Amino acid sequence: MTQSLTLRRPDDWHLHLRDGAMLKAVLPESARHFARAIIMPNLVPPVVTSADAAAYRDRIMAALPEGMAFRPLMTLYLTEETDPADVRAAHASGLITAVKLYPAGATTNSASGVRDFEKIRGVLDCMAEIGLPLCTHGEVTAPEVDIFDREAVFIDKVLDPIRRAHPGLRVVMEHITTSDAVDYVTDADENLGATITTHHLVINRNHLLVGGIRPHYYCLPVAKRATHQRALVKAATSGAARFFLGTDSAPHVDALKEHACGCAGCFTATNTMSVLAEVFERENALDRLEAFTSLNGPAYYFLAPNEETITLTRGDPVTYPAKIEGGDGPVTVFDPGFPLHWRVDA
Ligand SMILES: NC(=O)N[C@@H](CC(=O)O)C(=O)O
Ligand SMILES: [Zn+2]
Ligand SMILES: [Zn+2]
Repeated sequence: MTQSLTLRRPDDWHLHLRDGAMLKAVLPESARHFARAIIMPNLVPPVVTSADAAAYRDRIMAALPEGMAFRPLMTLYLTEETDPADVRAAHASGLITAVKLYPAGATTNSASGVRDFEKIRGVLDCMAEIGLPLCTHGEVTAPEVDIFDREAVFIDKVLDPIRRAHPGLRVVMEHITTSDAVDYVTDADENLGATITTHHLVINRNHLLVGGIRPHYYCLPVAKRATHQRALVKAATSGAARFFLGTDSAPHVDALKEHACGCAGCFTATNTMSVLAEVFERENALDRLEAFTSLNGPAYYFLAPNEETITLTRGDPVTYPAKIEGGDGPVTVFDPGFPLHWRVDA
């Protein structure tokens, strides 16, 4: 059995770093293992303009501890008022790597997102022309659509029409949770990619709801039934080029998770690489872990993979803190529910 595994340094293609004290607390958890990350713009207020993105990038770099290397790949939060000229300039200067689409009301801090998709056609035309990817939170918000169906309906009713109306538009379906999404990406051309989170490979809706509600497993899109989880594990461990890691590590303080109306998000930055190694080992796919964490993402974004490497070593169960201090209170680290044997060497 393999006891040691060396990979190109991984990147995280979907990450929430927040701001202020929380940013300071969670940034080292990602920078310890990841070289780069696509930084989600759903702050309060959101990162809407290129000026917002430049200022946020500077705050991230200022929060990075001495001696740690990390490159934030910035995104703009798409609104109905987004100016195509600002997007074009932010892309041309290298400031942004993607634009993020939140349907209004779909998830945490999405109130400024898009209600009328007609209003973003000009920006999408511009993005198709310049090859700038659109990252999507792929859920419809219509109240009559069941929460477990919101991703599949989004594909049919929103995403597929957008892709047909804007041929050549590069789209990343973020944090996919269904076999419908796996199939849609698999059947599409190379302009469509998808990120898969660590936690959606590990939990299904039973983990969330059986034997008591587990608020730390509540995220959006919500975990689906086990057959969908299997499809995600199959896609991630297949090595297929258009599936790559986006942890969606999304810290909320415990007081807001363990609440009558708890926030959505799983905080996985701390132990993601150990959890993924365990998942890939169980699938006899350790030889494809590097593709998922370190090669497929850069290839989709037309970036070179990292030159540096990390090494994981198999041994006695790994210990990691159950919580980290988030500044305004503790943040619970994702508990995969099984022992982890792969340690990332310092
Ligand atoms: N995934 C989540 O459940 N939460 C994310 C928002 C998002 O990525 O949809 C957050 O910002 O907390
Ligand atoms: Zn989302
Ligand atoms: Zn997210």
